This record gives sequence, C-alpha cells and structure tokens, in this order.
Amino acid sequence: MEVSYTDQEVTVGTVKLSSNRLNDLKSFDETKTGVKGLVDKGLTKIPSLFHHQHDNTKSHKAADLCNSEHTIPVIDLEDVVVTKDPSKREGVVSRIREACKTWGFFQVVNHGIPESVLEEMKDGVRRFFEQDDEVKKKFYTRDQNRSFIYNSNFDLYSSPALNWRDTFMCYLAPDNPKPVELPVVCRDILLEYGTNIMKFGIALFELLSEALGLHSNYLRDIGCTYGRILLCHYYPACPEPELTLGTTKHSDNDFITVLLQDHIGGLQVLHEDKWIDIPPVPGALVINIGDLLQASFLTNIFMSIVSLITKLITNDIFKSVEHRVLANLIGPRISVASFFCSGMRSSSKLYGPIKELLSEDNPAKYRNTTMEEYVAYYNAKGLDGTTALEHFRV
Ligand SMILES: O=C(O)CCC(=O)C(=O)O
Ligand SMILES: [Fe+2]
Repeated sequence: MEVSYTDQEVTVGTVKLSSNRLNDLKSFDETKTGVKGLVDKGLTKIPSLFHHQHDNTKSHKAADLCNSEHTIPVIDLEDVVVTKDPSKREGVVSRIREACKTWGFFQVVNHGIPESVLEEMKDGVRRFFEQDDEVKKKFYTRDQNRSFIYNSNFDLYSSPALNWRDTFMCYLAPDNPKPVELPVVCRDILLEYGTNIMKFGIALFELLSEALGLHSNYLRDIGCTYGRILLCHYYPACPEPELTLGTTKHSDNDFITVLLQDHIGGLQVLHEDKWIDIPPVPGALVINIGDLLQASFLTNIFMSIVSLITKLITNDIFKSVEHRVLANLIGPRISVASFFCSGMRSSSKLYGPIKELLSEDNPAKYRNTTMEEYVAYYNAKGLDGTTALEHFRV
C-alpha cells in the first residue's frame, strides 16, 4: 500500500491518518499477537483505538421487543438434505423464500454436517489462536496472495475504529490450499470442514435457485460455488464491551455466507432499524445473503438471504442485510464464516443482475463488476458502517 507523509498527516492508500494514530496502529500490528495479545497482558481498560461512537455500540435486544415476529427463522432441512422426500421440498423452498424476503438471514438445522465436525472445527480455531505465540506469529501477514492469512482487523489502517477480534482466513477454492501451508493444529479439520461446507453449499444454492423461480442449478452454473473462503474469528473477552464492537456493522461481500457460531452469542442483524439477536442454536448454521446475490435477483420478491453479492445479482430481490457482533465480557467467542464467492482475488468474470430477472418494470439497478474490482473497493473502504454496493448502483 502506498504511504505518503506531510508534517502531521499520513495518507495510507486513500485514508488520511494522524501520524500518532499510524504509529499506534503499527505498534499494535507489529506485536503480531492481536487483541488476544492485549488481553493476555491483563489490561483492564481498552486502548482508545478500539473506542467506537456510542451510537454504534448501543444494543436493541430482541428480548426488549417481546415479539416472536422478531426472531430470525430456524428452518429444518431434514426433509430435503437428509431424507430427501420430494413431496416436502416445495414447503422448505417456500420457507427459505419467505426468510430471504423478510430477513436475509435464517438458521438451518439438520443440514447434514455432523455435529462432531462442527465441534472439531470450533476446537481447531481455538487451538490456532491459543497455541504458542511464536508459532502463531509465523502466520501473521497482510499479504493477500497467501492462502492462509492470520491478522487482527483486516482493515486496521482504514477503519475509523478497531474491532475486538482476531481472525484467520483460509482460501479453500478455486485453488485448493497446499496442506503444508496450513497450521498443523487445525490443518485436518480445515480441509474436512471445507469439504462438508462445499457439499452443503451446493444443496443450499439449489434451494435458493428454486426460491427465485430459477432451475436448481442456476446459481451454481453462474459460479456462485466457485470460490470459498473460511474466515475464522476469535473474539477475546473484553473488559469494556460497551465501548467497542466485536465486528462493526457491515454486509458481506459475497454470494452467501454460512456461519457456524459457538454458544456465547453477540451476533445481531439490523431489521427494520432495530438490532435483533441471532441466538446460538445448538448444531445450527446461520445463512445470510451477501451483496453480490442481492443485486442479482428480482426486486420485491426476496429481501436478504444471499448478502451483498447475492443482492447484486438478484437485483435486490434477496436482501443482503447488515449485521454486527457485540463485544462481550465473556469470551473467547468463536465463529467460522464460510464465504461463497467467485474466486475473489483474480476472477475477471463479470457479475451483474441476472438477465432473466430483469424486465421493463424491473430494470437493472447495478452495473456489471468483477470480484476483483468489488473486493478491492470493499477492502479499501473497510468496515465503516456503509455498504459497498451503492458504489455499483446505476
Ligand atoms: O462472528 C460472527 O458471528 C459474524 C462474522 C461476520 O459477520 C463475517 O465474518 O462477515
Ligand atoms: Fe458478516
């Protein structure tokens, strides 16, 4: 990234920083032990780099609303994924359609991924972050060309306030990672979880295609399952949770995200201007629509399943919904987000609203873009609480 200096101001890429702030960010980055490293030192006050504006950290809990309408749907997939009963399929598809229209988020149970695989995946993430610092530091990098990237705050130098979270990212497809590039403590489970998620993702995209009134293979054929990235998050316990956030409000820059979360909680979705909790359900996976899918479908039919990419190709039929994670006195919280994308880094394939979904009454709302362009814009912007999708609106 290009860096230029004036007396008190430093420009990193497109972001202007005071030179003091830049120094603080660099010192934090250079520890290579992230937020967990701060907690291990026993601090009781969080550094001001992590302070968010109070309005951003305020909670509106679902419990305060006392209304079952304000609970994201939990959809049982047993009939379609496990017993494969054709007479039950349309019922499941219509529940998914309704969830996508209304929420852009839903949970699934009986999805076919064994509980033992889910548990071992969460354990593998914990083993990585809790291993010896000197071994872990070898994986710390901001080099986007690596297939395994561990760091804290991918947008460290561009976001207005840091998140109380460390993350590792593993690119699983289209290029398979070389096993030797993966940390020994979680290598086997990353590969096994990746295989399970791929199989589940194919089944899910068939259901989503049908929910859009398209043939079952439509979304797979246009490449929605081509790229896969695992984002494994570790949210350490936070001594001043009301001052910061685990993850700032954002929508995802992919087609869909399949999220595995542990029992701690803190994930919230913005629904009708209120923050609604997504409560941990044992054995469940949380599905949300990404920016790219939203832009692809028919307007007014679905609202938010396939996040921003999904939003883009659905031309706003599916909603890519904003979500965030609260910081918590209790921790660590562990989550694993599987991003279905189109090969993020190098793909020059053009994505735009699906032609079959467009008409005179439903003209294209987004211009065509490549994943390369979209991701570069998303990363440069960072998590600043605004959507990247607007940049691509016609
Ligand atoms: O940790 C979570 O529950 C959510 C993470 C998330 O939103 C993301 O990785 O995009
Ligand atoms: Fe997300």
